[in-house]
Amino acid sequence: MTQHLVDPHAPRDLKAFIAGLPKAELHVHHVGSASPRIVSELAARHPDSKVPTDPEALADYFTFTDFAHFIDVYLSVVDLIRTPEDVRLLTYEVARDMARQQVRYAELTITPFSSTRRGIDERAFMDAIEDARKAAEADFGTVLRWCFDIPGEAGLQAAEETARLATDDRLRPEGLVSFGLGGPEVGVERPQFKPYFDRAIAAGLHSVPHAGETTGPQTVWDALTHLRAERIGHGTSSAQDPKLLAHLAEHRIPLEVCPTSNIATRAVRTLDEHPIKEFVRAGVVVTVNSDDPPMFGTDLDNEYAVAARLLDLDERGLAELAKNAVEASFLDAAGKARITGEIDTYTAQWLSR
Ligand SMILES: O=C(O)c1cccc(C(=O)CC[C@H]2O[C@@H](n3cnc4c(=O)[nH]cnc43)[C@H](O)[C@@H]2O)c1
Ligand SMILES: [Zn+2]
Repeated sequence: MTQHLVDPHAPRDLKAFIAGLPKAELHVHHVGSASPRIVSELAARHPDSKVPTDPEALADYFTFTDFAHFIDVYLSVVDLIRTPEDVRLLTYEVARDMARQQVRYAELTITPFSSTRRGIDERAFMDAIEDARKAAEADFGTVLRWCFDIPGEAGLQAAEETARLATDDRLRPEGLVSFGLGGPEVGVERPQFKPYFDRAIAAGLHSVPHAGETTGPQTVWDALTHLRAERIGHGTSSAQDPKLLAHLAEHRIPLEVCPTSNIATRAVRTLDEHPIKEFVRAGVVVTVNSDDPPMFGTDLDNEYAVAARLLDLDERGLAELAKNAVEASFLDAAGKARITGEIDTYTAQWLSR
């Protein structure tokens, strides 16, 4: 069965507005951003892979029965990235795809453990992402920053390795701004990762774990209490706990909401049941993100269109949503002011047409 997740309801004019709107993306995975074009190029380099290259077959391959199935497929794409040149190609080409959607700034979640354990030299890995980051900024104008995440299910050895790669001054890449925790949540308790987050925070990194994507609100509380989360990846189940919503709103802890992802992994049944509206109603800062866009048959523009429908937003509302992401980002003040200014100018020009 082929996935058709692109929102067919968005009015054409609003779609055009979104397409030109300068945007920031705060929750998007490195390997999960490999488009069919990039997957084909990598698969041609490594023809023994089981990942299909034909776009139709790839759409079927990217149809998931549940979250565990999604992770299995995700790891098969990870297996396509075997050399520093693969890492560079993926990173640079992902930035090209972002620039096409007017993404001015993105915090890309990278799992260095998955690459180093597959034999990529750690120094060469860091050089590859940094080289791609600089080239992408020069060639496309898209500013990239990194979040290094622990693949939680891989255990504390993965946590130790990720913390080491993120905090060792000889290795730590210039673009690294934050530290995360990804993968399945069931049976992967957040508190056990406290020492690794403590080290990352002491080294100046921001804390942005996934929480409440596939488990209940207690996981979000744990991420706040033990991992000192400054933003929450997904946080979907927060809607089940009014005290948690009030806490997130009062402390201005933004949620990185990824609506289509939640449907694709079956964390939420339908878009109309997505709790994004409850978050906004409770005063929580909401940002909209694409997570693993080609795998979920979406892109950031489509996530904005979905949000516009679910939250009943017009152009001004969409501009506010885009500014939420800029404000919640770890960009410096001058960078934030630049993109916010661009959003305001673009919106004013659009509305005075
Ligand atoms: O790389 C390994 O060898 C390995 C061994 C055991 C477990 C894992 C993982 O669980 C990797 C998970 C992988 O998934 C990424 N990801 C992408 N999208 C999401 C999401 O929506 N929620 C949680 N994780 C996600 C994550 O960044 C990890 O890289 C790996
Ligand atoms: Zn994610």
